[in-house]
Amino acid sequence: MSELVLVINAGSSSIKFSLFETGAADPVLLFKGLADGIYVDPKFVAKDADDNKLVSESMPADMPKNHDSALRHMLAWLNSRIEGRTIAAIGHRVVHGGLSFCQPVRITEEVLKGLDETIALAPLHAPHNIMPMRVLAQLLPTVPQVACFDTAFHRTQPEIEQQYALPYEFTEKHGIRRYGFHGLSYEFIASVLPAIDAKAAAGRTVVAHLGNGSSMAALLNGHCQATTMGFTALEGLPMGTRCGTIDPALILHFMSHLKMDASQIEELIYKQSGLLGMSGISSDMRDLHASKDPHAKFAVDYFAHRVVREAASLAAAMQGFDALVFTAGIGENDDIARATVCNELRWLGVEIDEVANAKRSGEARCISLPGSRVPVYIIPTNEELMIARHALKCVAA
Ligand SMILES: Nc1ncnc2c1ncn2[C@@H]1O[C@H](COP(=O)(O)OP(=O)(O)O)[C@@H](O)[C@H]1O
Ligand SMILES: CC(=O)OP(=O)(O)O
Ligand SMILES: [Mg+2]
Repeated sequence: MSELVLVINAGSSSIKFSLFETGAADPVLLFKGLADGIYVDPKFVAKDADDNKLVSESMPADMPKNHDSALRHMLAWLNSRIEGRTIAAIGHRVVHGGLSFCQPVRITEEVLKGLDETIALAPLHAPHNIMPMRVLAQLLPTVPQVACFDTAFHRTQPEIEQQYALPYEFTEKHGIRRYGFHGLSYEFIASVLPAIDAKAAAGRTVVAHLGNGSSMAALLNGHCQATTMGFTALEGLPMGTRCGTIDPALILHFMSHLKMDASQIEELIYKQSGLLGMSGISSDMRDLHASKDPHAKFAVDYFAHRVVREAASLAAAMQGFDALVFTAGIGENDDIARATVCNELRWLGVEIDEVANAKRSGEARCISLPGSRVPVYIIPTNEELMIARHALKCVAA
């Protein structure tokens, strides 16, 4: 009987799970699902591999609205589907590996302690990433767990991209570096790109991972050459609720003139800014497109404009680009944002096909005109499959 790999991707606003079957060359998906709206209106959805909905329900109203409850609800459902098969490994997406974790690692008590130390580096993500490991260690104590890091893929960046212009001892002694994030997503895109566009895969590709958290990366022959996120997952693009890059002296101004303390500033820049803060309406692109409020349109245009600025900057880091890839929630689904970005990148040789762009499909596809100097692709990311591959490899080793 085949074995199973469970993947947990606990993000800032949702917990996604995927259950894979082992045996074939690559793990094969059986079920996937998510708990989202965790703090607002928690819902649980589970689907089979063909995207047929098996469950779609609001979680019980008397359940606390938090990640812990969402996870237990998910496990109870999975338990009813496992049918006596063994889970060979559980793989977790972990946002920040700091300096200590540069590749996937088997989770032990010692590793958990090391991970606790990364909470300061990723306060919005790390606690949600670590919590399921402890819950699962209690519920399924014999199943090996593996942590896979969003930062690991970016370690190949040249040193000139990894440092800040601070005194060297900050880099050397205190680990103050541009770590970069969404590495599992970029690693997955790099793994499928050769079959989609071999020239771009062997050349220079700008990948825009635009979701609730958004970043972009420059891939040179499949390796990260530069990326927009830095020491934390706050740098770079504005996001659902994060401000992205701001003048660092603003933080001093908030402290000395607006008398804000560290926790108020953290709340402001991680949770009240970005699309939500600028629009005053929502962190979700779908709500902004549905709104007639001019602040909603401004927030969408601002987001797209920053994507354009970063695309040109990443292209400069590689002396040009041979392809542009959109991925993640906004990148895969938001034709309006994609069209705005592509139209602002015309001068760099990007010519979007409006019809192909507007078509809804879950498949990887080209959305540029045949004559576009820079081909543009939508490639659905699959961080979960990347984690399942790593988890199996790590357990086998
Ligand atoms: N159909 C859609 N149209 C436009 N935007 C969408 C659509 N579906 C999802 N999104 C956007 O994608 C975001 C979620 O992206 P995702 O990559 O799933 O986020 P997370 O960072 O939580 O993994 C939503 O907040 C929303 O802005
Ligand atoms: C790193 C990051 O921003 O993650 P997410 O997209 O899950 O918010
Ligand atoms: Mg994400």
